This record gives sequence, structure tokens and C-alpha cells, in this order.
Amino acid sequence: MSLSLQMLGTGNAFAKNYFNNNGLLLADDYSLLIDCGITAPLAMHTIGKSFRHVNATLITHIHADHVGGLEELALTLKHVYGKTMRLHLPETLIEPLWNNTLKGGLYQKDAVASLTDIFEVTPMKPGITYKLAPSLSLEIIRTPHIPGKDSYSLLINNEIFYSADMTFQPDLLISLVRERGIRMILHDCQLGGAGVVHTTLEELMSLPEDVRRIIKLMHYSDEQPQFVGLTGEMEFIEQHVTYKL
Ligand SMILES: O=c1ccn([C@@H]2O[C@@H]3COP(=O)(O)O[C@H]3[C@H]2O)c(=O)[nH]1
Ligand SMILES: [Zn+2]
Ligand SMILES: [Zn+2]
Repeated sequence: MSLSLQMLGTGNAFAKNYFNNNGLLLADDYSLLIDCGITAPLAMHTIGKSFRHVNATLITHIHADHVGGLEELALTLKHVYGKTMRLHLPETLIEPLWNNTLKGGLYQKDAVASLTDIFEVTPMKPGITYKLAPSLSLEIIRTPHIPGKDSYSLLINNEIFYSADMTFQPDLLISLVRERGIRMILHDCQLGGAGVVHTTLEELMSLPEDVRRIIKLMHYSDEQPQFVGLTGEMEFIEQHVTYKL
């Protein structure tokens, strides 16, 4: 069994030197795109890959750096390649993703009137393990981000935690490591300022050593080069590099 991750981007919503924090998870020959932000189509082109070779896409929450590329993805697949994408997403995101984000661009009278008319939708609920492929299972965990906006982190193969954008949740992180035996945490990381809607580097640095040493940092700002060497045991993930998980 081989599991690897190649981030299309590792930047935060406003980064200009990094693409949006979207990941390509590869489990043997099955590939899952985790989030599809505004920059995802260009990032895919940059790394020489095409959406038509991706098996499915999963959405963590509705912000443009996580869903802004879905219109281009759907239209390209449908009109250029005659395909549809399977979309795994938390069931509470289905209605707002269509009505508040995609309907304007994708609605077509008598043809496309809902998310299921343009994607193969698989709704997900927290606490259930979904087998996406022989060597890939996923669970979603609702984690706080923006008041009133649902956001879901991921548990990959019951051993890797992939944070959506989230505020600092030390108890969750500690229990994932000490009670569920999680061996790797990929976490969003705001490098400066107060962590109003994200987790800050300072907050992550306050975690116990056994948790810190399995954390990899992503979703960071253009100031990232100034922080290399200042993150303790936690290393930055770099976009486009393929990591064996
Ligand atoms: O109360 C708020 C709401 C939003 N924001 C910014 O908008 C961005 C949206 O994408 P993101 O979730 O990757 O990051 C968010 C933040 O950078 C914020 O700073 N405070
Ligand atoms: Zn984001
Ligand atoms: Zn967000």
C-alpha cells in the first residue's frame, strides 16, 4: 500500500507566492483532490496534471481558496472531456455550495439545476468511515473556523489528521495523538497575529512535544521564508513536492 501527498499549493487565502492550500492525495493508483480553490486549475497545469485523471474531489468548507476552482473543473470536464467528477462532501455543505457559490456559474435551464446535475455527489457525515478506494478510508471531523460556517477536517486511514482551516483545538489534537494513535498531523498555520479564524504558529508551538513532532505546517502566508528554522520540530510542507505519508 502506498500513500502520498502532493500539495497543489500551500498558501493561505491571500498568498501570491503560493497556490491555494489544496492537496492531491494518492493511494496506490487512486487520486483524491482535497479542496479545489481559485488557483487549483493553474496549479494542476503547472505540475503537468489534469482534473480528468483525478478520481474524486473532497471539499472541506466553502471559502474561495477551497472551492473557487470547482466551476472551471466541472465545465472543463463536461464540455472538453465529457466526464463528471465525483464530489465527496459533508452533507451540510451541499446546499450552500450550490446556492451560494456554484449556481451562478453552472446553472443551465433544463440541464443543470442542482449540484447532483453536474457532479457525482457523495454526502458525508462526521463519525462515519468512508472507504473511497481499497487503500484509502476517510472520516470527517467538524472543526471550528468561521462562526456560522461549517468546516470539516479529515482523518485519513485512521492515522493522519488533515486540518481544514480551523482555530486552535489543543484538546482535539492531543486526544488524536494519545488516544487514537494518529501518527501525522497536517495543520493550517497562521504565521503572525491573533488566531481569530485560524491556528497560529505560536499556538502550535505551545503543544506538548509528542504532538508537535508529528505536525507538518501548511496554509501559510508569503512571509513563510522568514520563519524557516523558527518552527521547532514542526516542518513546513512545500507545494508540488510529493511526500510519502
Ligand atoms: O473573520 C474573519 C474571516 C475571514 N478572514 C480572512 O479571510 C480568509 C478566507 O479564507 P481563509 O479561511 O483561508 O482565511 C481567511 C482569513 O484570512 C479573517 O481574517 N477573519
Ligand atoms: Zn483557506
Ligand atoms: Zn477558510
